[in-house]
Amino acid sequence: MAIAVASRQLFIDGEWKAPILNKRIPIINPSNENIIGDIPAATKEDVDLAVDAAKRAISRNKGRDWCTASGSVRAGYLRAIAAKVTEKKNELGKLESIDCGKPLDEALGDMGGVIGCFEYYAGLAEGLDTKQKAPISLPMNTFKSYVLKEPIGVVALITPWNYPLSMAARKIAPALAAGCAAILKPSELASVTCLELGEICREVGLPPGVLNIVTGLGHEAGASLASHPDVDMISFTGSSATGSKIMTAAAQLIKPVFLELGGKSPILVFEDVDLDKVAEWTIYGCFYTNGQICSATSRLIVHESIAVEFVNRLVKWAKNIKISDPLEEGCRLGPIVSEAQVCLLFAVYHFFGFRHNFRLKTLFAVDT
Ligand SMILES: NC(=O)C1=CN([C@@H]2O[C@H](COP(=O)(O)OP(=O)(O)OC[C@H]3O[C@@H](n4cnc5c(N)ncnc54)[C@H](O)[C@@H]3O)[C@@H](O)[C@H]2O)C=CC1
Ligand SMILES: NCCCC(=O)O
Repeated sequence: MAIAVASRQLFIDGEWKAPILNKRIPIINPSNENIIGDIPAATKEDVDLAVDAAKRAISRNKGRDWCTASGSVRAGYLRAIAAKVTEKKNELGKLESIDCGKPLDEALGDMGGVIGCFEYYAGLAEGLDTKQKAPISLPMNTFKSYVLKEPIGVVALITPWNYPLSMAARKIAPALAAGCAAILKPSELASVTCLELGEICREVGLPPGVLNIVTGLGHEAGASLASHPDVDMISFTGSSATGSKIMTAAAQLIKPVFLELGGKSPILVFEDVDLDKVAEWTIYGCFYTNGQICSATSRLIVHESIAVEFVNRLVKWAKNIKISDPLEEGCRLGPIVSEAQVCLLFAVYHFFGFRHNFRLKTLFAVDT
């Protein structure tokens, strides 16, 4: 049965708002390249509205409605969001699968993580109340000192396509728990479940402007958000090149920035290991999330005495991986997220293959 993708607008100030320039971006299912809907493409004008809404959310009722409300009030919203995600888990998992190509059971696993994340930070928000104004003893009686935990303010959260709702949750939940207001800019390659989170926030009655979701292109929506003077902090996960641009934008106003970028993670294989066990773990590290994860096993350093046999076992394991539509039962490897990313992978392979005389041991099906 076809999965319905709702047509959404930008989520700003607690409401769905069409992008001012009315631009939209097609949603492409990477497993068959069908267009399955579209998402709004925010520009600077929409980002300005979203930041303004976040600022108002923080100052409304002198902050008492959100940033200086007790942690347990904010926790109540986080727990309500977790409950709604639980209710919609299967639907969200399927949407994630057709949007970014992740095997369905991995996508459902991610939804479990999203629920756990909102619950976890709800607990921390509740814990904040008792820790507030903890006294610090000083050697002099003339001064008093205590710890006051304050939200930083308006935060920009820019996320990638490999863990769409999960990465968003890992940024949104702590920000909201602390009393910040946030603007989320998900990847244009996988925004569907993040927009559904907007609907969830509306359903649970999250105060307007506390979370705003502006979908759109990186160089338009993302760059406007990163350079916005009223954004107090930026949290970004994605490529090192974009991370560098974001850090540069943040540096202009000396604002804090959190970056989670690319990785090149090795597995070291010693000569005395159980080869099949290590082959299995290597394959898992390499192909989980369709191989598109910063912590993927992207380098293998093997003791020379077992190298040939180990590579043979890896090839055997790799050939057993079920490659299919991510919604098919037992799928272990779905499609690469986009055509541009496929081209990038082939370019990298050819470059290194040529330079280091690599040979391809097995090739997965690529529809050309
Ligand atoms: N560490 C991680 O979890 C991830 C790392 N990556 C790495 O990044 C590579 C490229 O993936 P992309 O999707 O192209 O990553 P990207 O860095 O271009 O995109 C990530 C996010 O940044 C936004 N963005 C792009 N340009 C921007 C700008 N100038 N200012 C503000 N925001 C901007 C995008 O719209 C998206 O929301 C991958 O091959 C991989 O190596 C990608 C995804 C996740
Ligand atoms: N930066 C993506 C990390 C994903 C994960 O380890 O769950």
